[in-house]
Amino acid sequence: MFTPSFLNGVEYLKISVLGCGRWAAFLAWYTESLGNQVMVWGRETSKRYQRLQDTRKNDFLMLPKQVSLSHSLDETISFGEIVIISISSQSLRSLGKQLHALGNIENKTFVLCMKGLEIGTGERLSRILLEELGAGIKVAVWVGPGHVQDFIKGIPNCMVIGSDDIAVTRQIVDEFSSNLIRFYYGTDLLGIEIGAAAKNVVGIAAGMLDGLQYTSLKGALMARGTKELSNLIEAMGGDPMTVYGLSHLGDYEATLFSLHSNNRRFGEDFVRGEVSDTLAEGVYTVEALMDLARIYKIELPICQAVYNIIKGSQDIKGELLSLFLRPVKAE
Ligand SMILES: NC(=O)C1=CN([C@@H]2O[C@H](COP(=O)(O)OP(=O)(O)OC[C@H]3O[C@@H](n4cnc5c(N)ncnc54)[C@H](OP(=O)(O)O)[C@@H]3O)[C@@H](O)[C@H]2O)C=CC1
Ligand SMILES: O=C(CO)COP(=O)(O)O
Repeated sequence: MFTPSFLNGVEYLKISVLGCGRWAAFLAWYTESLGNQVMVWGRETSKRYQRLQDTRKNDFLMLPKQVSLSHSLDETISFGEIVIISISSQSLRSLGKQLHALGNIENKTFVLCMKGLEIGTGERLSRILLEELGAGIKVAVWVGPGHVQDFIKGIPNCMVIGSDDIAVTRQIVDEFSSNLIRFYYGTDLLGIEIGAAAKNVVGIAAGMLDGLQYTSLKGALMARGTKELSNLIEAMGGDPMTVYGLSHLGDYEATLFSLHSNNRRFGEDFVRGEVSDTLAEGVYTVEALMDLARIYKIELPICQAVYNIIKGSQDIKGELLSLFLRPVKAE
């Protein structure tokens, strides 16, 4: 396995990783390989946690023995000065409530490594954490393209860190930059979070095109997907150009084309009548995007088509093709 090396030479840190799935385990592996002390939390009943504890392995990597594992949230939250969270997005609010009840969250920096929006509110993940933990906490998001399968082979990528506080953004970028991951400073947190979540919905659409053998329409999907999300971000008060950066367009290869993408695979399996059993965040995000479309009175045709199909439209091909055969209009 490749060993990344640290770029900046700042002091080593204690890091808590909340979550023990595909991405959380990678984040533990990665941050430990930069020389930090890392503790991973998983629920005691979690099969993923039990496997890591028994074998230190998952389907993708082996955790070094220096990474400690705990099923005590209290112990893990007390451990780190930086708290990385990577769980399924719809569960963030309940985890936030647990953390608030435990206390001991002052002076910590929270880094959300997840891509989603809350069903029912359309709320962004950083705002959910602030709502649950209090406005005084420091919170950043770490998103952009990257699959564990590529990283552990030493294939580098570029990612983005965003926060409402540039000092926090800079701190995280400095701590985690390496020859494996080059980070960019994100300045539009709203645009980054909406874009990162919504790329999974476009990924599902891409998988559906693959499943129908309409892969050549992915170019049009990319052009129209970015435009539709750019309109939404602008309506919400963000920068319409942010979707063209790493959080959204920059993640299209990893999601619309990569065989490693859970969201792309979900779409492909869905149109073939098969069920994929891995977490495809876009399935939930698309519902939240429908909430945002209503609130901001904006059309999201691609997201709407994915929503209709997942909710049982009988005309899958018609829903998708109608996106690209709409009346002629200026691009
Ligand atoms: N490039 C990037 O930035 C990438 C980002 N991601 C993002 O990371 C996030 C996690 O994805 P991934 O690791 O693939 O998903 P997995 O399904 O592999 O892991 C999800 C984890 O969430 C945990 N979880 C679910 N509900 C709760 C809860 N109520 N309380 C505590 N833990 C909970 C699960 O715990 P349990 O084991 O107990 O079920 C599991 O460990 C997603 O938002 C995804 O979009 C993923 C890959 C790459
Ligand atoms: O975010 C990711 C790649 O950047 C992971 O995408 P999937 O969840 O679709 O596998």
